[in-house]
Amino acid sequence: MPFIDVSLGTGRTPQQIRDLIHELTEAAHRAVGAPKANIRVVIREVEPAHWAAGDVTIAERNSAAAATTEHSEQEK
Ligand SMILES: O=C(O)/C=C/C=C(\O)C(=O)O
Repeated sequence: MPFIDVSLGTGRTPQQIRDLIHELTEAAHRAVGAPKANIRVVIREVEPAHWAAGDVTIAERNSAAAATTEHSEQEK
């Protein structure tokens, strides 16, 4: 019984989450031939402030990227 557990940052639409579940189910079915009814998918949405890499949260990384983009736009 394939069990697919995905964590991703919040902010996706319900349709994007639904599409992700569908695509993951299809991919597992194609790749390993498991019956679709046996393929479990769990999507966990994590607040960007609650997820970090190298002591930098996703929220901080996103803010820094936005500031860089804003700065670049102002220089044009
Ligand atoms: O870099 C990470 O560890 C996680 C990144 C998560 C995203 O980019 C996302 O949910 O879009």
